[in-house]
Amino acid sequence: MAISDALLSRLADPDLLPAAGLVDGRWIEQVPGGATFAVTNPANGEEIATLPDMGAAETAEAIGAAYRAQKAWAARTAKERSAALRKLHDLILAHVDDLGTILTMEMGKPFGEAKGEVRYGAAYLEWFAEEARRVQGDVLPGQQGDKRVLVLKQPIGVVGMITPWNFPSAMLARKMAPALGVGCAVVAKPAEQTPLSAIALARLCERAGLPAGLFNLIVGMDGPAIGKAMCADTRLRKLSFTGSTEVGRILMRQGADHILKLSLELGGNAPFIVFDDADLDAAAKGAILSKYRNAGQTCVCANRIYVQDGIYDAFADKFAEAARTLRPGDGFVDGVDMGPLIDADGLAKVEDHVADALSKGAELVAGGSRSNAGALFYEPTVLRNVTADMKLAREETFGPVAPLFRFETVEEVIEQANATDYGLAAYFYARDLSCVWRVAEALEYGMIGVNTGIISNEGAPFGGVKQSGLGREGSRYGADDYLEMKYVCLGGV
Ligand SMILES: NC(=O)c1ccc[n+]([C@@H]2O[C@H](COP(=O)([O-])OP(=O)(O)OC[C@H]3O[C@@H](n4cnc5c(N)ncnc54)[C@H](O)[C@@H]3O)[C@@H](O)[C@H]2O)c1
Ligand SMILES: O=C[C@H](O)CS(=O)(=O)O
Repeated sequence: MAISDALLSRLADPDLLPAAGLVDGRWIEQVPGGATFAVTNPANGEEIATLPDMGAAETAEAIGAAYRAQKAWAARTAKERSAALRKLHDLILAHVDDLGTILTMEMGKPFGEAKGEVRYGAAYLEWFAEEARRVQGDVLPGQQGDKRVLVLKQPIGVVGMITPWNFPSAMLARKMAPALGVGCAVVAKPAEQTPLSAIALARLCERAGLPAGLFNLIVGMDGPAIGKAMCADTRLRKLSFTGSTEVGRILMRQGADHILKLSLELGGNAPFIVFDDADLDAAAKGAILSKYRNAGQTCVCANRIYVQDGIYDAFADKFAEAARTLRPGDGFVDGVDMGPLIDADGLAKVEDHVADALSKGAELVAGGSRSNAGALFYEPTVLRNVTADMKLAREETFGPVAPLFRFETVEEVIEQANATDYGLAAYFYARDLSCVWRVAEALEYGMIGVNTGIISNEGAPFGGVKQSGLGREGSRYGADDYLEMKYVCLGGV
């Protein structure tokens, strides 16, 4: 197994990146039969790593290791667990350049954005290093004179984690922080396209002194087989998944036999609404940030932009002018604003959505074709005069395409914005206080950005409603997903 010289030569600390998974404190560089899989740089198609193709057998072994390690970890004081998370946080920040380099090489996002993702993930370690020390139970009055009611909060046990390729560092950090903080053990499986960021985090867990078996990492191509092994193993008490709604549905079905507890962070289809009284410059800037961050490959990015009639043309001109200035290219090149799409399937979906919209009457205002920056690059694209019958109104485009819908009344746009099975994030720009309250209350989403296009932070409860998921990550609410509540009835008092 190997990491390419092209990648290792860019690292100040090559030891950060073994070509291996981690089970019970042992780095697994080879699996029986020798199966391997390749990791490629989406910016240029170059192979940057060859890794062992771990599967169901290694997953079962990792669950066993986690099961053995978890009880002792839960018996540590919250202060001790907090100190370990703080150490991991500090190590991540000390290696932010190498972790950002690894992320850009395996996922393609611009280096500055990659370092921002690493810091964002570290912020969850810091938050739950503090939160871990504030997990408390309760003592309630008994309903009979000789009874006392005690409520205990205890860690749920072994937690499986399956994460996506679009934020390969932060999505894992956002899960492992509360889980480890409250006393759980972890078996993590990153996306096959982007396993290297997770390997580096596993290495830093080792350096932070986490006990062997507490954090285990399964790298492999066969997500379905690994997921089935997790769902079938009753030693695993919780599965935390971030990815598509389609896979989240599969995992729910697979976990049903054991009533497996789930946290699901799934797909989105965010409406971004601009009302007549909005600050036009701020709205255009917020929409650009929300739409084109990570080349539009973000679960909370604006997928549908609704602009009220009175300012539609002015907004469309301002937004398109800003979109045209964005530069697709290799994430290590200064001045590049957008990386590539992750793979050919992602590019094909973007092209399909644009072609479908144009065939149904949409007007191209900017972009609309592949970029000459490379095989998987697509220009920042703006479409106007789009309608609800187009695919990009119903499906998550997951690419740098901004469809501008026109609307007249508040009631009309709320109905259109809610006309989706998704319910993750929504945004709107308005200044009238009554409008802000009524629209925020009427939108059926787990997260609402008002006069801002960026809402994600460690102190807020991140998550969706409808088919965008279950549970929350971050904030003081995020610890609950990894805790069980136990009621103790004390009699004979
Ligand atoms: N809500 C959020 O916080 C959030 C964050 C990032 C991405 N997403 C969503 O994820 C999707 C894009 O990411 P993706 O393409 O990696 O999603 P995906 O669902 O294809 O894959 C996500 C993970 O699941 C694994 N997987 C695939 N099939 C599986 C199966 N049958 N059983 C178990 N695991 C399986 C993959 O290997 C990967 O690790 C988009 O829909 C996006 O909106 C949501
Ligand atoms: O893709 C969805 C992630 O949750 C991105 S972020 O949390 O908004 O940065």
